[in-house]
Amino acid sequence: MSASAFVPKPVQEQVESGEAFSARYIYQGPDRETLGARLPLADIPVVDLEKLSSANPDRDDELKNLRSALSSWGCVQAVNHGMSGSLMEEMREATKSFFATPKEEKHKYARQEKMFEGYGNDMVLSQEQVLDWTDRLYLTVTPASHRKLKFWPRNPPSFRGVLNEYAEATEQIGEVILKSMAASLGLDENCFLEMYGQVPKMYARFNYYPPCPRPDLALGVKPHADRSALTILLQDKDVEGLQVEKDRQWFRVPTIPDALLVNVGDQIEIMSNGEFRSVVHRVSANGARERISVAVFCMPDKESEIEPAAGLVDENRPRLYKKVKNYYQHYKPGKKTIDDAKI
Ligand SMILES: O=C(O)CCC(=O)C(=O)O
Ligand SMILES: [Fe+2]
Repeated sequence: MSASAFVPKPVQEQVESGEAFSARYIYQGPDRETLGARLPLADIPVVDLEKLSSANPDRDDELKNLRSALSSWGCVQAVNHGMSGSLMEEMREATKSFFATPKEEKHKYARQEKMFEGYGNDMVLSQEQVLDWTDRLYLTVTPASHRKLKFWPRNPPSFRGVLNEYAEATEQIGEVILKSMAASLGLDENCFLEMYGQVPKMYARFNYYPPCPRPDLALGVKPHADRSALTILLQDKDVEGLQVEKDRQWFRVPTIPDALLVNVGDQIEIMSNGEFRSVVHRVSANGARERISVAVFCMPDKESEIEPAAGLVDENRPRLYKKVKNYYQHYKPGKKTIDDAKI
């Protein structure tokens, strides 16, 4: 049987047509006991990106703050990042409006089987796979020449223009963070950017989580670490859902309306020789309210070789990761991809 036979309707359509909750969404992982639990709030440090600019007198202190946040949590709440609050709000609104269009409209952008780009569910690879309570739109946003516009919504009419602006602002933020990460580790600030290569890419994933009848049994997204170098996440302004793991405990990530959450992905873990670890995270399902988020995955050129920076390897700090290439394709369901890259 082909995988398409296993692909269910988008969860939004299941909710709209009043379908019974399917056992295919019942999460079986070892952390399932914590699904309905009230979790502590993560005190993820806020990093002021303006203070990270080279001319700023507070730069050294803010670099220390960045390093300590990334070493402990694997993510930071970035503020003063240069993206206007109104653009952030427009991107949230355009995302909500797209998912609010009729299903016939959304299906115009449907993902083709085994392709990741377009509108649809989680990649369904087997009948046994436990499904995420989410629908998604996945798009390549940079370089502009790699965009597949047939998947870019025409409705709402503002969507394409807002995303274009959002992508430009996010690209600049990614560059500031990459330089600052390298500088915070005592490396040349261009060290990670140079490894990125000639044609770095950004993918945007628009996540939609409708209310779920069994938030005690299902997850919006199962625990995972992103295979990106960095992920820049725009959270829903009102509805929490993202949770991060630290020291084998789960925490709720607070929503700060003007902040962008920057996550360490596997490829920075490799480049930083494990100084920064990719953050394991999941999304809870919500019994009452819908939630959206926009994740932008920042990715090195697929031809670039990614490896621990030479400045972070010596006799006291052995090299912990192999050289990898086109790492994003290394997806293995149910496994932490980074384990394959460890020496
Ligand atoms: O919805 C969120 O807050 C996070 C989504 C996520 O982890 C992802 O798209 O990789
Ligand atoms: Fe993620």
